[in-house]
Amino acid sequence: MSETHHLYEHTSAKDVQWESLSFTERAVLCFVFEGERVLLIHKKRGLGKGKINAPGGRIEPGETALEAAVRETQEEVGLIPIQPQECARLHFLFTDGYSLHGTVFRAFSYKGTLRETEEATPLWSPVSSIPYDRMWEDDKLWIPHLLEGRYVEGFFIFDGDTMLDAHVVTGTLLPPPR
Ligand SMILES: COc1nc(N)nc2c1ncn2[C@H]1C[C@H](O)[C@@H](COP(=O)(O)OP(=O)(O)OP(=O)(O)O)O1
Repeated sequence: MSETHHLYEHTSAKDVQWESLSFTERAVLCFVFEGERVLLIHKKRGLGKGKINAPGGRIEPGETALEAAVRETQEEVGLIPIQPQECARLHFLFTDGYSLHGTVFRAFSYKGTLRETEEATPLWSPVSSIPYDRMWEDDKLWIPHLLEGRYVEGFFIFDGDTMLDAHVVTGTLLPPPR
């Protein structure tokens, strides 16, 4: 175990200077809704392998977060979300010093055909029974706000898969889908 392994173990999420953090990676998540269902994936590789999450992944150089959300959703499950709308920002700090900034989008229509890929197995989950027990620990703290249509910001400290502390701030109601 490295000397820095427990760097942030006793730090509160409220005490981190998030605005001055130079994030190791920037990533996106995209929640596609169809009626009372939301599209999730069983992630087969990468960070969070084995967990249920929304489609998403790292932003590539020269790409906007919106472009990444559309590309990652198409690459992972074959669907192209139409007019995704930003609905959350997530900030993760891991005790080994790794940090991740996430921009979250929602979309209410899509093109394309759903398919399984090497990265993910897609599943439609009823909005009323999202499988939080199979997801990252932070998800149950902010996804309910997203489902209510509120912009949300989350600040989380993790040690591996274990969430040590969290701070969630809700914002304004987002305009309803057109
Ligand atoms: C720590 O808590 C997390 N919670 C949630 N909800 N989502 C998370 C968390 N940590 C990471 N993520 C998400 C953010 C990104 O969408 C992915 C990262 O995936 P990965 O590093 O595998 O990125 P890809 O671009 O998909 O990588 P490859 O295509 O090279 O496999 O996880």
